[in-house]
Amino acid sequence: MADDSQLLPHRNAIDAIDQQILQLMNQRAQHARAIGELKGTGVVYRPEREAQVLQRIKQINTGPLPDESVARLFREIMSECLAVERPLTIAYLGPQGTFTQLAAMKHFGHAAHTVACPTVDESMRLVEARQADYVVAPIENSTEGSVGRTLDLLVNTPLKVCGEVVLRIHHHLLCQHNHMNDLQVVYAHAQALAQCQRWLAKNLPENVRCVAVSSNGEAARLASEQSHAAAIASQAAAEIYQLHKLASNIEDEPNNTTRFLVLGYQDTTPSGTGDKTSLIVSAPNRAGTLHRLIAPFTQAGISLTKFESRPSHTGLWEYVFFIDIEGHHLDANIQAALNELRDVTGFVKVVGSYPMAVI
Ligand SMILES: C=C(O[C@@H]1C=C(C(=O)O)C=C[C@H]1O)C(=O)O
Repeated sequence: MADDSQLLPHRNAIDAIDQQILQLMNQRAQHARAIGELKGTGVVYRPEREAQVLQRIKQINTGPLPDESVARLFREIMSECLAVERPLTIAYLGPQGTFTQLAAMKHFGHAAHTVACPTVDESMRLVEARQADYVVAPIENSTEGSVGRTLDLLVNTPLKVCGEVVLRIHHHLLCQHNHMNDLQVVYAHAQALAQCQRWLAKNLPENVRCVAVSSNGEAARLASEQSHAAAIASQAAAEIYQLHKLASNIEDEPNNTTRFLVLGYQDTTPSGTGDKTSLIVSAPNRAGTLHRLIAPFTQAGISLTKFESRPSHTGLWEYVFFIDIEGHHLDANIQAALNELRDVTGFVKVVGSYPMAVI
């Protein structure tokens, strides 16, 4: 083992570097404060600029720290700098410990103030009523597909999508005890039950019931109150509700990932780092409709990253289509495609253009 005299020169160097990092971070915060003063009462959070900063950091990084690590560090530095301008309030599906809260922290950093809401509806309403700045809402999971309720809420909300978050989802079986004896019920969000169904079928004793609740955070909260209950939830929930991990990583698909949208009263300008646009389109139920919806994008060489239909809730067997495309709605080719689309369909809503997730 190295003796302390060998470590000392490196530790002295680290102390000197830390002092420089500290000074530089505070200088950075002073610039952010000056920018905040110039913005006045306007919007302080600029997702396109944040995407540019993170993308650039990854590009100029020479290591040995990995690109993902430096991006995470700068994510937190930006979060603190933004809080110097004005701290943000982010509404999310709670209670504490949900994957939606983790997604909010991943996107806005830990200086943002998160507000737990009982439902996704309530979290959107809070922002619509301007009681919070932004909402983070789950939109689709790689194993289980779309979150129908969030899609439905997008149809009528006046909010715009201004960002996306992609989060790797690991589910754990959590309980007050470190064994399954006396286990009667497993609580989880319906999406989590579906993402773990093969594991549950194979490993749960036969008499144990699975009960869907409003969120995984709520499942963990219930398991912390009921001695015969377990929950499927995150590592964060295990820590918050002080539960034992009976089994780790019980999701059926090894790449189980959820995509979340960030919404607020804000249009985002093109980032230059790769943008996406989310659209909602309705069309009459006639032969050739699908073809006519897609043709303007195909002709303009615009790639579709999502195409999903949902009942329109206005007539039986009528649908609305949720379409994500690559590019910004201000791009000339997308404007042309949207104009063409408006000629063939009754309803086209641009729910927002936003930078693709960088971290
Ligand atoms: C400093 C600014 O405000 C915020 C903070 C940023 C940062 O710390 O780099 C970037 C974008 C904004 O969300 C800015 O608009 O440039």
